[in-house]
Amino acid sequence: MIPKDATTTELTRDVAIIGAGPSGLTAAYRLQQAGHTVAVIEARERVGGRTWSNHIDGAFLEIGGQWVSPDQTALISLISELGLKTFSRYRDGENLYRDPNGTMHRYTGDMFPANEKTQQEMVRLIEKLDALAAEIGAQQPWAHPKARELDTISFHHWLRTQSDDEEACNNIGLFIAGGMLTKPAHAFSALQAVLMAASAGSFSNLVDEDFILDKRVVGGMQSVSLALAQKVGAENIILGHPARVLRWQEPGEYPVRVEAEAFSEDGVASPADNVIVRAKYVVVAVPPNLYSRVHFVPALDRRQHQMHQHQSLGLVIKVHAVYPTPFWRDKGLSGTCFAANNLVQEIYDNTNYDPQTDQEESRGTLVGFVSDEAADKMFTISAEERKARILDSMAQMLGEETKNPIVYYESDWGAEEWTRGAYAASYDLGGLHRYGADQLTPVGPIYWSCSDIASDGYQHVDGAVRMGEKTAATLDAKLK
Ligand SMILES: Cc1cc2nc3c(=O)[nH]c(=O)nc-3n(C[C@H](O)[C@H](O)[C@H](O)COP(=O)(O)OP(=O)(O)OC[C@H]3O[C@@H](n4cnc5c(N)ncnc54)[C@H](O)[C@@H]3O)c2cc1C
Repeated sequence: MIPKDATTTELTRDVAIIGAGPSGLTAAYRLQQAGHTVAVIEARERVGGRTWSNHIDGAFLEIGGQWVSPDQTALISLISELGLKTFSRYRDGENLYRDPNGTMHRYTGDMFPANEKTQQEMVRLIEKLDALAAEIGAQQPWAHPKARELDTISFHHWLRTQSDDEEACNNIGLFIAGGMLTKPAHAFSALQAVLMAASAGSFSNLVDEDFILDKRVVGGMQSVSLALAQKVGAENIILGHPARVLRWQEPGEYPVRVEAEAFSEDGVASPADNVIVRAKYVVVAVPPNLYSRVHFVPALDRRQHQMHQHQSLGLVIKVHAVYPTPFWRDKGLSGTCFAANNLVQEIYDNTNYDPQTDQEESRGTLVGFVSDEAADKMFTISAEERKARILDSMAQMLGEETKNPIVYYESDWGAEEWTRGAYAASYDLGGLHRYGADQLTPVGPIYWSCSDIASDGYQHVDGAVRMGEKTAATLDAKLK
């Protein structure tokens, strides 16, 4: 127990919310709109969680989540409600595909220019996955009659039961493995892949980068959380205070007592500034891999303890490289590159829209991704060597100029104590059908809310918003 001394602040609210990411802040805002009082407790000294924009060496970078797709209607409505604007990703010109032999191909449209047989196989696999996503859906994939069968085979092996074309399997695998769950395709099940596809509307939507990476928020995705925080009010948001203890069976009208420690991100504890929030309900709006960082009193039950150990975040390095101009456009290239066998498997033009001048920045920005096992290897070498290897890999696709950015930065969410990976959590092999039905079950006054347990918008900011709204609606009904 965190000792209560003379200066510890004690707040009493209808709902305590742990985590000031998009999910926790959406829940807080909707609850307030419904007339309830809230306090949001956040470990970091900023809001936004896995969405975070910052200026690095003079360049504006979206270090975390950024893209919005047309199916993400909860997020799109919220953006407009908050008075924020979006802009389209640059997509003129030809894309590049590097085949397994290292040969570069220019192409347009959403089908990689592989040989005819591989293309046919890819189309067949996409149709198969679209059909499964439509049949199983994102709401209760664990309840489908095929759930166990699909959840006990890895996506890697499932693809190879469907096709003997290795290039087609690797290309299709990329969209879910490196591209979304950021785990090797042997580490998660075919059912988890189907959930990923269904949550985005279809597998075809994931394959179509013009759909899934459609728009960005002017000023960065973190603006959504910053705007929500402004609505909720600074007096109701406690930054730099990890929730350490959650008591949920206290006597009286307020069964919840959250004890939050004043503990800065650089490791300085200020015990005199500890905060205690007493509440009727609590929303735990942090990814499931962090639930066990909180000491629950009394302890959660066996099922919860087991379930949380089967959900883990993937790992990806989001690489930002800024150049004096978007030089690739002069070559008629969009900046979009795919190479399933490369260190950097995906690259996109990530040039910013400047809200001050209301036009695109003159500097060009590329963003690339190094996923799962390749990311593991990169973190065993020095920062200089890693940068050289990553830029080499990008230059293999976009040319020598790529090797000389004026700003270079790697988003490393695996090293962030209050996230521990990217982009979001997924179950290990067999976990989704075994535990999925219980992932949203409240425990007494404790409710769970984050993108990692969303159905529509799963793994995305949209899912975080949907979960925040759903949890707020449930608690509003209970509080009335
Ligand atoms: C590199 C990267 C790229 C991404 N790209 C996209 C994209 O392009 N589009 C998209 O839609 N999504 C993207 N995502 C995913 C998206 O950012 C997340 O799905 C979303 O931010 C999840 O929101 P959340 O509120 O559920 O959780 P989070 O954003 O993780 O917020 C949880 C909050 O809880 C806090 N917290 C944790 N433990 C405690 C504790 N004990 N006490 C108090 N506070 C605590 C954390 O500090 C954090 O602020 C990306 C993510 C990353 C990392």
